Amino acid sequence: MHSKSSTKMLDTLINRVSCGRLKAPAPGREEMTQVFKAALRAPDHKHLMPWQYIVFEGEKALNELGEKYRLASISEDPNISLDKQERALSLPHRAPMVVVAVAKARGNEKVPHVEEVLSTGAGVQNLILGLDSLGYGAYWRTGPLAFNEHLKPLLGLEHSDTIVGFIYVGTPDMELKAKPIPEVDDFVSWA
Ligand SMILES: Cc1cc2nc3c(=O)[nH]c(=O)nc-3n(C[C@H](O)[C@H](O)[C@H](O)COP(=O)(O)O)c2cc1C
Repeated sequence: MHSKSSTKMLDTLINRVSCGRLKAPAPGREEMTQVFKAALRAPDHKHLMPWQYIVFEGEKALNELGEKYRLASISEDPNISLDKQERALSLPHRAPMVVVAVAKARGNEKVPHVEEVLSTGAGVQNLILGLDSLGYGAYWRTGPLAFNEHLKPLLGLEHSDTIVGFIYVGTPDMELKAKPIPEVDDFVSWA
């Protein structure tokens, strides 16, 4: 049994594509509140709510994030070139908004951290799909900075936390084309 709205939702799920070119405007506070509500409904073992989302929006905040990237990169490699420092500063400016998605380590003895990471990943997907449904684009990135231990304290995080992604958010600045869907039978078997 299915309704029209559930079919529409399935279309959103199937046709979502990442958007690598993003421009202003970013979603407003009200819209972000709505999509964060979707993110906070991720499946969550033992109700640990292991999620933290840190939003950087606008020039000043994106500059601050770039400076954190630069400092973390220097700590990782004190001989880093000026070019690479410049690149670190510029990275966040690929979109008008960057959301750092973090899986907190709650230390529950029955829930391994990988499950907190999975839950946050599910939250990120809800966030991205929510943005898509409102007409915004997003791009989920990690790269070396997600695994740079020096960045975590600069973001107020613990070393036991995991940066699940830097989610670039904005208005699509390119035509978004649905991508080919893999053959279901190549990935699914029925016992
Ligand atoms: C955990 C995770 C990390 C990712 N990190 C990067 C990244 O650093 N750079 C990148 O180009 N794509 C990265 N991707 C892939 C893109 O977000 C995107 O899924 C991919 O380009 C395919 O595009 P599509 O989502 O439209 O199929 C990452 C995806 C995931 C799930």
